[in-house]
Amino acid sequence: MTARPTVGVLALQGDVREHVAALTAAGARAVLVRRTTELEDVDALVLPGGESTTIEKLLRAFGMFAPVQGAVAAGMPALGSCAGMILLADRVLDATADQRTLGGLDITVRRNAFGRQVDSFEEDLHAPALGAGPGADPLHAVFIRAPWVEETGPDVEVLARTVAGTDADEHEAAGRIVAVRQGRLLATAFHPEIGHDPRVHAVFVDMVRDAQA
Ligand SMILES: NC(=O)CC[C@H](N)C(=O)O
Repeated sequence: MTARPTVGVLALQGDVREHVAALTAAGARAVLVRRTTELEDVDALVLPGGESTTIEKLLRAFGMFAPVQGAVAAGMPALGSCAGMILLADRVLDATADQRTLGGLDITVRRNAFGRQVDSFEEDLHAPALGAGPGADPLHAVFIRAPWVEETGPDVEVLARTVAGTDADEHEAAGRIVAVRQGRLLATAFHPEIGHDPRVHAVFVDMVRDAQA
């Protein structure tokens, strides 16, 4: 029997409902996390897409910044998509003046990086570690004012890169790192919660199960 872990979705701002649906499809019990005490009831946490500076401000306003940072540092598995990837990154380029992150992932992300070319685009990605290897359908990835990863530390696995880039500037946007894993942290620059494809969430739920084993 496979365990059905309880995964919290940080529900301060962003596309919370989509993550709840994807987690449920991937075999987890999804619950909303809106206050610090609710962190105690979850095996893992999803940081949704939205606006990283807004989520950071709300985390501080509700006294959740240090507790969430502490939970991640203590080994709670976490999945961040888009704004969530920014929140998990140790370093951010093109950040707002006072922007801070929770950190945990030894990566440097550039905010709104593709936005210099075009705000949003979709692309089919090949990513064996995310269930989209040879013989499987590619992962249809939706990018919305997405960051890209500019640098990765030695313990970071690169799981996916952009292929063709965008029309406006194919070259700049091609070959960019858009999915990474380090230990119990998984992050994507795109939105795996959009599009009814639960493969990325399934990989995450497996990471949560491994963390419990
Ligand atoms: N779709 C998204 O999550 C966009 C992220 C946003 N550009 C940020 O900086 O937080």
